[in-house]
Amino acid sequence: MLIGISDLIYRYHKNSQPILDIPTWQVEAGERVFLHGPSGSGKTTLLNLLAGILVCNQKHNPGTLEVLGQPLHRLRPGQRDRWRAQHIGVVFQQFNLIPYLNALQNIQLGAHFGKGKDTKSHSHELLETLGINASLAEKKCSQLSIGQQQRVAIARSLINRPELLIVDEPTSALDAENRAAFMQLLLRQVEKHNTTLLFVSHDLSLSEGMTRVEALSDFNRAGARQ
Ligand SMILES: Nc1ncnc2c1ncn2[C@@H]1O[C@H](COP(=O)(O)OP(=O)(O)OP(=O)(O)O)[C@@H](O)[C@H]1O
Repeated sequence: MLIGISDLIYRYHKNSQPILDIPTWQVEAGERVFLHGPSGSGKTTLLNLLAGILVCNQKHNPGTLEVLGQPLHRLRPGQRDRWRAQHIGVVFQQFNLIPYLNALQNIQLGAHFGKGKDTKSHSHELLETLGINASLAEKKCSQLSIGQQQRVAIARSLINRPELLIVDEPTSALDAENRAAFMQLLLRQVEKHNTTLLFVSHDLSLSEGMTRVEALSDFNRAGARQ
């Protein structure tokens, strides 16, 4: 099992209503899961917990959340950041690229925190596969188009060959044609490396090619109360 959740309750403040109340949820290795739900239903919160960006304080937010068998709350913050860099790739809604660094430098920065294996040739290869040629790779990211920045963000998320790739709706700024091209590139990469994918969006038209399509409210009891 790649992701295992049981009896997870998450609230941002100790006296507030839970955003997530998940009795059980699992993802097996190799699945490509498309998770949808309305704005504000807790999708990003769940992704941040799975990436160890948010953690469950066991006193107020009990339950178990394991990725690759590792309960993330048991790691100290620095250990968690290293663990994430080695096992999980994340593409954020806003990409989070460093604007004054070029594509290659952004990717190398991601590689620095990871497993550190033959990253230079792998960076070039990934960028090439994702349609970023050598001259584009040397431009500052702030000078790239949104579609190009998105491809750099995918390359960065894959540089450490993560077992799990988490993608948080990064297509909203794109037109339909570019959205479809982005999805094709993404799926080709995860299939090639047999990466488990968790893709979150409200746009169900992006779910083609996924192995499981699920609404957060199907397994989140807090969603039923909202
Ligand atoms: N840091 C925070 N502190 C307190 N409440 C928060 C925080 N971040 C999010 N929330 C609240 O948690 C709920 C779920 O937010 P979340 O961002 O997880 O939803 P979402 O489904 O990803 O929405 P969207 O599709 O609009 O991105 C919302 O009601 C939001 O206001």
